[in-house]
Amino acid sequence: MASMVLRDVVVDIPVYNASTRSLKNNVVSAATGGRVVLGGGRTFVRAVDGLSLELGHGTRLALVGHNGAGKSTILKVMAGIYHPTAGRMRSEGTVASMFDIGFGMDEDATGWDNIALRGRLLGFSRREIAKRTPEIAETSELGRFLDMPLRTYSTGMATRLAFAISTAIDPDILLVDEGIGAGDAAFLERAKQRMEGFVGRAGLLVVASHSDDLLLRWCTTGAWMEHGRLRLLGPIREVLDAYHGRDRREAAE
Ligand SMILES: Nc1ncnc2c1ncn2[C@@H]1O[C@H](COP(=O)(O)OP(=O)(O)OP(=O)(O)O)[C@@H](O)[C@H]1O
Repeated sequence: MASMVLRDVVVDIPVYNASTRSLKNNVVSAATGGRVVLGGGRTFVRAVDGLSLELGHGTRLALVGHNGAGKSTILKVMAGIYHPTAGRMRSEGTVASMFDIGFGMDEDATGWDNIALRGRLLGFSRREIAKRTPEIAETSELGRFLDMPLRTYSTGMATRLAFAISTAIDPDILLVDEGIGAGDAAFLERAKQRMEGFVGRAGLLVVASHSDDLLLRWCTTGAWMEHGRLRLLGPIREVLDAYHGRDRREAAE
């Protein structure tokens, strides 16, 4: 069973070469981004500010909010890539993230070798990799290019391979950041179908996106983030309405 608990999570990201003078002028006025904090001769962005969430099996959560609201940072905490500066994150179940799909791939290795390499990183046994390799190869549609080193692939080709490998597992917890950019139109259509199945099988899903269509299709609950803080948690439709209602009010002011 998948579950995830965040308690008072704070993520501060230090900034080493910011102009302190201009930052001081921007601290209060910025409409986007996390809160810029100046203190003790240090400058940092408080990307997540005291977030608590309890997500049980079956949760399909959408993270919504303005640019820099903290959505991607939260996903990185959930994936274990970032450690909270304060607070705690605990999760149960295997986690797969769809925002670092090219991570762990080797430019000098062939497509086949990269399937094995990335498969190992995703936690597959050698036997599982061997079982899934034909399906991964077929999804990638790379044909003879799988015999060639990754450095000879175009960006879209490398993304196809990474996508085919990443969606070959069935994780308990799936974390998705929007815009996986899988390449040309025909592949995108097939990628969409494969992604739907992948999303449907996950026990717990968290998606960060600016696309209402996507969020309404995949998610049931919404979390509206603002300057790193949770502003509203509730049914997805209500959260999107409240979020856009605020946008409209701000535009009218
Ligand atoms: N590597 C970094 N160095 C400094 N600040 C960072 C870094 N990564 C994120 N931030 C800051 O953390 C805050 C939250 O960023 P994050 O990427 O989580 O926002 P987001 O909600 O995903 O935004 P978007 O919708 O634009 O993708 C922003 O103010 C951003 O400037």
